[in-house]
Parts: sequence; structure tokens; C-alpha cells
Amino acid sequence: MTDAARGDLLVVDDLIVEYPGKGFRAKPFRALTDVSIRIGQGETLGLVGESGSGKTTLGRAVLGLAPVTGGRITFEGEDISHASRKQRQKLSRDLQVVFQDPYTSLNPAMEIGEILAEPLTIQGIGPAESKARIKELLDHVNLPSDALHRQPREFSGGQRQRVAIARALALSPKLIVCDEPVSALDLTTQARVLDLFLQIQQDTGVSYLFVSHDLDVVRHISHRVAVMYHGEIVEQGPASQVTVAPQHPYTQRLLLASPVPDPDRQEVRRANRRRLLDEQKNPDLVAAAGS
Ligand SMILES: Nc1ncnc2c1ncn2[C@@H]1O[C@H](COP(=O)(O)OP(=O)(O)OP(=O)(O)O)[C@@H](O)[C@H]1O
Repeated sequence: MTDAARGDLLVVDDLIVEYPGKGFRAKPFRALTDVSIRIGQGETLGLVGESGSGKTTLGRAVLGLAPVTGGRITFEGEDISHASRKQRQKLSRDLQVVFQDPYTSLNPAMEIGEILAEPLTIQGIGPAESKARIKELLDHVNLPSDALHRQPREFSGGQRQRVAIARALALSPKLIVCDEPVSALDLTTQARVLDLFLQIQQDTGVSYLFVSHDLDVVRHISHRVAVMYHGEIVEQGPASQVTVAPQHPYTQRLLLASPVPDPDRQEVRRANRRRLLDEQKNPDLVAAAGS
């Protein structure tokens, strides 16, 4: 599908986020400066950048969890930059989140059935409809139906993340903010959970804002990629371009620093690295690329 054909679901224009300073007369801390992104229907925008660059803050601002100091966030054409509690409750049908840590994001005292019923009950969905929907959700994320009466501690990290994904899907959202959803998982489990995200997108047409510090993960899952550095987007474009032949020196550094298990790709990357180092003679780049 082309970008033009998708239609924008989420549009963020010149977003500024400042966190209040701590202590008397402390200055606010600016975490995002003039950030602009858009996400089409059924599209995944991967958001990469090093720790502290502002990725989570952007996801939180979209969810109404970080203070919007300037700019605008529009969802389906409606300005949600300063949405009220009531508007947020309505929005939560369409806008969901999957967090990084499947060990802390699920209430350990609740059974899986209760965890999945919660968003449905909050939206006023009755017990019969809710029961049928929960069964569907477990099927969708490939968990057995006897999971219903078990607690999170009885499941592996990957299975818990499947529960978190099922919970996010409960109300058939249009956009899911995925904040490092596979980084707490081992490599094999990561690949399975990423494939589940892709399968769900194919089945439901959901869009993802997919936050990760891992360029390989983002390349696998995204249609387009935006790169954050010190609270600003320094580069964005098709995943095949940004993750393979990036234009910005910071993205080039990120690419060179990420490990490559495949020996053929490793060789290609080494050659690219040598070429870049020769071309740029950039001391930062030489340090980041190592030997
Ligand atoms: N609630 C807060 N109050 C004050 N500063 C904050 C708050 N949350 C985040 N920050 C700061 O904002 C900046 C961006 O943080 P953020 O968590 O968005 O980065 P990130 O790219 O998601 O990092 P990581 O990959 O480590 O999660 C950091 O300097 C962080 O210390």
C-alpha cells in the first residue's frame, strides 16, 4: 500500500513536551522539540533512538500521559492534544498500549480472564459478549483457553506479552503504542512476538507506533521509521531506506553499532562501515563503530 493510499490516522505536528522541573525555581526540562510524525491506517511507524532520546515521551504524549507544551496531536482529524478525562475514556477504545515489561504490566493477583475482561467491563460490555470476546482474543494470540483461570506468574515472558497484547486488542483499537514490547524477551521469543504483531495487523488493519532502541527489530516490523536524537526527529522515511542506507550521521552510527548475526550481512555492513569511515573521517563515528 502506498503512503498516500493509507489516510492519516495520527498526525503529530511540531510537538513540544516539557516536564516540570523539580524543586523550587527549577527550570522545566524539554524532552521533545518540534516533533512531527504521521501514521496511516494499517501502518507501522518504527521509532528508534538511544536511551533518553524521547521515544517513550512521544508515545506517552499520544496517550495523554505526558504534558503537551506546544504543537498539536490529531487522531482521526480530532485535536487530542489536551483531551479531557471523558474524551480520553472514549479514546481508549481506539488508542491502546503495550508496555515493555510483561512481568510488571499485568496485575499478578488477577486471573488472565479477569485481566482481559477489565477493559471490556469499563466500556460497558456485558458478561456474555465479554466471554465470547475473551475466547476470541486468546485464540488470536495463540494462548490455550485454559489460560483463563491461571495467573500471570504461571506463564513465560513471551506468553505474558501475548496476554498484554490480547488486553490491548480487546476493544479493537485503531492504534497501539508499543513501547519496547519485545526488548525484555529472548531472541527466539522476540521473533515469535514480532510475527504475532504482524499477523494481528494483517487480520485487523491496526496501526502501530512501535518504539524500540533496536534497529533490526524496527526494520522487521515497520513500514516507515523515524529516528530520535536528543528529543528531535533527525530522519524519517521508508524502513528499507532509513535502516539500510540512512542519511543522517546519527542513524548511520546507530546502524553501525547494532550487532548482525548473519555473516553475509555482517560482511556487507563491515564494507559499508569502512566506506563511511573513509568518507566521513568523523571522530564520533569512528568511536561508535569500534574496530
Ligand atoms: N516524568 C518525567 N519527568 C522529568 N523528566 C522526564 C520524565 N520522563 C522522562 N524524562 C526525561 O525525558 C527524557 C526522555 O526520556 P524518555 O523516557 O522519553 O526517553 P527514551 O528514548 O524512551 O529512553 P529509554 O529508551 O531509556 O526508555 C530523558 O532525559 C528523561 O530523563
